[in-house]
Amino acid sequence: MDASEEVAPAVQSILSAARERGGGDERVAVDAESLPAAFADAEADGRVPVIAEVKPTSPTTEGERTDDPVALAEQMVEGGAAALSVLTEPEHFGGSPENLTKIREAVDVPVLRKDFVLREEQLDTVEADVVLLIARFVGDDLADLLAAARDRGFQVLVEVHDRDELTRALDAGAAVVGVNNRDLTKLEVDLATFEEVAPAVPEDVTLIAESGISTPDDVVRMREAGADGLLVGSAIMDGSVRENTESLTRAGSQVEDT
Ligand SMILES: O=C(O)c1ccccc1NCC(=O)[C@H](O)[C@H](O)COP(=O)(O)O
Repeated sequence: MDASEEVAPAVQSILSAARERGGGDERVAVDAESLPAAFADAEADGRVPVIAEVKPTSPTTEGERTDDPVALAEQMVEGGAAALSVLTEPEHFGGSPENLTKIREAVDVPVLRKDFVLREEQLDTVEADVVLLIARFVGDDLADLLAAARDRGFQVLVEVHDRDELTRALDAGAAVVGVNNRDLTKLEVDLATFEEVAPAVPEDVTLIAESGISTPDDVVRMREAGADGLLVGSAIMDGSVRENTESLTRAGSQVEDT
């Protein structure tokens, strides 16, 4: 699928860079930590299942966070994150596969590789517990890439933005679906996106709300709309990572406690 003409210039640039990137020299074989089990553990512990994202920068972020990514990841886990997402995209997000490897060695929660994978060999860049496939960008290759990722042992988060993409994800066999509240045509965020798509997601699919979740109220809103888990980057990376994570993983508990 050539989506380059339909998306924001920053995303066109991200896709051009992704097309140029190669893959690993050898096929990876992953022994993955279960994401649904990590969500269940968080719930049992009274925490909202949050995937906290190590996101040094992005096209919509001012500046770059240059702290040690492993230290940031450990603070996220201390703050109650059920899982982590680690940017491996270098040109626009300041990430790297090396960051992911070091973080995965240091923590005991599942780690999602956040990147713009377009071709099978790019799955072999680095081991992770979960890999992201963006329905819009992989187009008709979604089912083949999903199978190729599972053959390597990855769990797969299939990202969608509307009900048509959700249908394609489900037809391809997605078991974990993320609804991205960020519209990649304009880079605008609207939490109503999740509320529109979520009712069409079957019960047995693990459903994740992605992007634009900033406050405990946003967490409660996404949970009420059906999110099993939340993927949060910017709001956690801005300031004290441990405190920010804690305030989101504890969202709603004050209401329940009273
Ligand atoms: O975050 C961006 O600026 C961005 C720009 C262009 C394409 C993708 C982008 N983000 C990818 C993501 O999926 C987010 O990092 C993730 O959902 C967390 O979002 P947020 O909590 O809003 O940082």
